[in-house]
Amino acid sequence: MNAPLHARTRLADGISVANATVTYRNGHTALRDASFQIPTGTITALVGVNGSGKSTLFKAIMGFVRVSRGEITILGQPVEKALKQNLVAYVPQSEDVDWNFPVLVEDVVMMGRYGHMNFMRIASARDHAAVDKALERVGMSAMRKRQIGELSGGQRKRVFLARALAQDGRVILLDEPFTGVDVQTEGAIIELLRGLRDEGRVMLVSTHNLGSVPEFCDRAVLLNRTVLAYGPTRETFTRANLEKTFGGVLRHVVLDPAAGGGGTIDILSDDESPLLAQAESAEAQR
Ligand SMILES: Nc1ncnc2c1ncn2[C@@H]1O[C@H](COP(=O)(O)OP(=O)(O)OP(=O)(O)O)[C@@H](O)[C@H]1O
Repeated sequence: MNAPLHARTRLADGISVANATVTYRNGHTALRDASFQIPTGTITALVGVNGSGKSTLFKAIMGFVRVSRGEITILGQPVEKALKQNLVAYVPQSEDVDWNFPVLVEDVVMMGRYGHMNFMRIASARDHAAVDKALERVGMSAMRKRQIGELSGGQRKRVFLARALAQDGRVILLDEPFTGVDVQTEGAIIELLRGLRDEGRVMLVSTHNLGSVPEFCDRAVLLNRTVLAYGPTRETFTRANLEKTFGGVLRHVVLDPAAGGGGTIDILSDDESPLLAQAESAEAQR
């Protein structure tokens, strides 16, 4: 029988990436010498411009692409071993899913159990129970018999989150989970991630919603073909680091203090949810 989750993860590291380099077959090096560590029981944001290597990093952690140099370990184990043990669950970007594929919500969630089944893929009572629980946790039980193509953007995200929950992954990678979802769904997803953090899991979340990062991410990894900064969000998510990461792509708006009457508010924006930098500058002045 498996040990409780917290007992199994407590001693091992979360995700450790050491000098990882990924070069695609066409010779393009998407990641060079990338290094960072994430402990268990944390939510880490992965931010960077389009093409900075976020998806490549996810693929490397999932073993879909090999690192040509360096090393990645998951809960203290090499990627291949971690994958065999179903330690890593992945919530894909919506664009990476064929929504016309005729499959029911509950069948997508059951896919999370495949790694726990034998080669015949016959679901046990335990598999069914895990699917029921996962659907309930994301509030999608009532829609379990619906085709995935019939769902809204937010509902689709919930279904893939449920798949990750059914898998019971200790490490959960989320590729832009807030794109195309309303504020209420974003809040529900954040609440769910907080619950998973409290269970001792590790979450790495790629996002362009800079504004929500300080709200729910303990840590951040700033990427631009290598790791430019990583660590606690408070120390990492500074204007200087963000400007280095996003360069000209980052829009920097300073609201007129006279108009609001409440002092300067800086808005750093990578287009979606902007980061209000007022608190940071006030703190820096102390
Ligand atoms: N299979 C591939 N073969 C060759 N080059 C690739 C491949 N996949 C990605 N790349 C290139 O590697 C770089 C990083 O791509 P990646 O998809 O990791 O970026 P990203 O940060 O996830 O971008 P986005 O925010 O747009 O999702 C890009 O220049 C991309 O064109």
